[in-house]
Amino acid sequence: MVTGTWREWTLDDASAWLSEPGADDDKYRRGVLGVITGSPDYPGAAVLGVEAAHRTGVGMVRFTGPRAVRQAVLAARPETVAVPGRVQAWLLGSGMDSTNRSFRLAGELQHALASGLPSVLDAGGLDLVGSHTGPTVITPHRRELARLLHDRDIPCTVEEIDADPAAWAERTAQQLRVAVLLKGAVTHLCDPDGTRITVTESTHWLASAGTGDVLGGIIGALAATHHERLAHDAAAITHLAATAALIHSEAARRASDAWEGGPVTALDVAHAVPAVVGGLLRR
Ligand SMILES: NC(=O)C1=CN([C@@H]2O[C@H](COP(=O)(O)OP(=O)(O)OC[C@H]3O[C@@H](n4cnc5c(N)ncnc54)[C@H](O)[C@@H]3O)[C@@H](O)[C@H]2O)[C@@H](O)CC1
Ligand SMILES: Nc1ncnc2c1ncn2[C@@H]1O[C@H](COP(=O)(O)OP(=O)(O)O)[C@@H](O)[C@H]1O
Repeated sequence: MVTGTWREWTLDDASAWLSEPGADDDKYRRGVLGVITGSPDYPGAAVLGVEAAHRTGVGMVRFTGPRAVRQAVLAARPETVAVPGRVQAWLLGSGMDSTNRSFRLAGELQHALASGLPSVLDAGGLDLVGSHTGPTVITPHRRELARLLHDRDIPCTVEEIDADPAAWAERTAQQLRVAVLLKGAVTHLCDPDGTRITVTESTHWLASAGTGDVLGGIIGALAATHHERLAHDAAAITHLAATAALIHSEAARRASDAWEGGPVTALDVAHAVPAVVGGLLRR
């Protein structure tokens, strides 16, 4: 397959998409991220995404989920609001199993996707692409993308994606009419409008459980804080997702540097996010 030209997202690019809150801001004006993630099997995914969203800077995070997951999220981040209410962007699917979805959860996810608000669809929410109505980015890794395409009658194997991730990301964006962030050592982002961006990850220590859940939280926070822009410029979701991927990569670099280049955990990456955002704002 032949693809167009891809360009590497830079720190200056990312910096241009970030801004500090102003004197007129309050928590609602800055943006509220609604989060439907995690499950009794994977509560950690919800904790990690919520942690990362708070660390990226957002007006409020609303988390409504099963009681046990909610308790874990609130224990880690008591700032989180656990009652339903108005939101300006959604993070959906991390830590969920699409083959084991209750009637109630299916309804909540469909309601979120029908809202016309910006959405990040991850992991166990990927199968819902197509029912989105707002600016949406899907965030599969290679196995998830192969499964998604197979389920849409597009024959594809993990090996084929490994051989040409750029082409498969682009084909997915065109055929599913959605912005795509395909995770890997090089992350590929593209959309049906022809935007093509790479983020070369700073460290291979990122290949560990939960770092993708952290990335979802960072994208969600940027989508929420940019909800006004996204309301009239849906294509901005791709640039915001690229900015999030770069923040995530830089946070992993910082976290590893703190241990002399040693291993990082997903939570370490989330904890390093504020310093990265601060550095980008000072550029
Ligand atoms: N702390 C947490 O709660 C975490 C939750 N996670 C969630 O876990 C769910 C599954 O995500 P995955 O990324 O694992 O999904 P994958 O599609 O990569 O894998 C699905 C299953 O296939 C098996 N598998 C695939 N490749 C394998 C290999 N090379 N060796 C051994 N087993 C292999 C594993 O049993 C795995 O559970 C998602 O909902 C995700 O969000 C993960 O993000 C990891 C952290
Ligand atoms: N070999 C690698 N080198 C660098 N970064 C990687 C590598 N493999 C995966 N990553 C990055 O790590 C993260 C893993 O996300 P994901 O696979 O969703 O993990 P999880 O589901 O456990 O949260 C992504 O940001 C991806 O780009």
